[in-house]
Amino acid sequence: MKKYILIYNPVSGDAKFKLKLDEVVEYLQMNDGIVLTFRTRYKGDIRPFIKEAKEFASDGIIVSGGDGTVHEVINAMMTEAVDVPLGIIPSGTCNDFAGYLNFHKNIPGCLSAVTSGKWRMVDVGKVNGEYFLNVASAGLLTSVAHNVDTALKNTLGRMAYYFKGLGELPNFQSLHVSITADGQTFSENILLFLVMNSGVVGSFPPLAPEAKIDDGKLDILIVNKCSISELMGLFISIFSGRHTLSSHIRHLQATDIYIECNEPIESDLDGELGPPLPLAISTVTKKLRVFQLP
Ligand SMILES: Nc1ncnc2c1ncn2[C@@H]1O[C@H](COP(=O)(O)OP(=O)(O)OP(=O)(O)O)[C@@H](O)[C@H]1O
Repeated sequence: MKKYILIYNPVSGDAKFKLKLDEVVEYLQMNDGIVLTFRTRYKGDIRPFIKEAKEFASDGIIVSGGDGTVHEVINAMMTEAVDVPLGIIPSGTCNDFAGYLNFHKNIPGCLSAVTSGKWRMVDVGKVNGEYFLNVASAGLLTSVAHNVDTALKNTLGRMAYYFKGLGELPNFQSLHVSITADGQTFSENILLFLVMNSGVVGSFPPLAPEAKIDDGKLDILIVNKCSISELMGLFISIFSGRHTLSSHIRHLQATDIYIECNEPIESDLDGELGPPLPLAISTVTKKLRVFQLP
């Protein structure tokens, strides 16, 4: 019999995953598994649980939530040196990392990856001592995910992010940043930057189509200062995949990145509030095991 841990966030996305717990337990039992369940209650309660649960000696940790909950789980696993494969049942608002791996809101589909026992190694990003799985960012629109009210997210879903983002546009001032990527330094006036592992952010089509989660590199996308109408044009070009050709975009790949800004700004890691700049970012190559769809 295999032993699994299930960590679920009861308020992620439309807050309906909790109604499907019986389906999860039944699926695992039917496939020779038993599960220890943890319901998150507040930010920061996953790490103490993962520490306590070490003696359960699980064969895998399954997380149900959005990118923020997955973020907290992988940070707890890294910090507590828990090296078991991770399964994901997306139940958040965007679920960017899960979507990249083709995990959708289909419980038997996601659990079939877990019970197949097959996993792959993926890279993890590290920033100022904290880890991220999908994206580290700062600037325009990047604080939207961690500033939107939970009740609004539960009812409006992604639209809550988009409405909040639109409200930021008129008053946003550009940022003067200095970025060093694998030894190459440049200073620019920017609207935002994204340092991505999977290249999928905000439920948009891939922002860095060539990004891979196991290539040892992070993809940096910088949006330089431009007008609101030019920015709107950029958003539209994302849907045809032509945004990287724009003169307002700089795209590069690197393994070690240092980003500083002449004013105090906060970062966002996987949709959660991250450390303030400066950021020292690096790739931890093939650090995490993730259950793979058969
Ligand atoms: N019981 C709880 N009540 C309120 N907030 C919680 C609870 N458990 C966890 N949280 C908070 O939920 C946030 C994570 O939400 P999560 O990212 O999983 O969902 P989401 O924001 O809907 O999805 P996504 O990040 O994919 O857009 C974290 O900030 C965490 O602290």
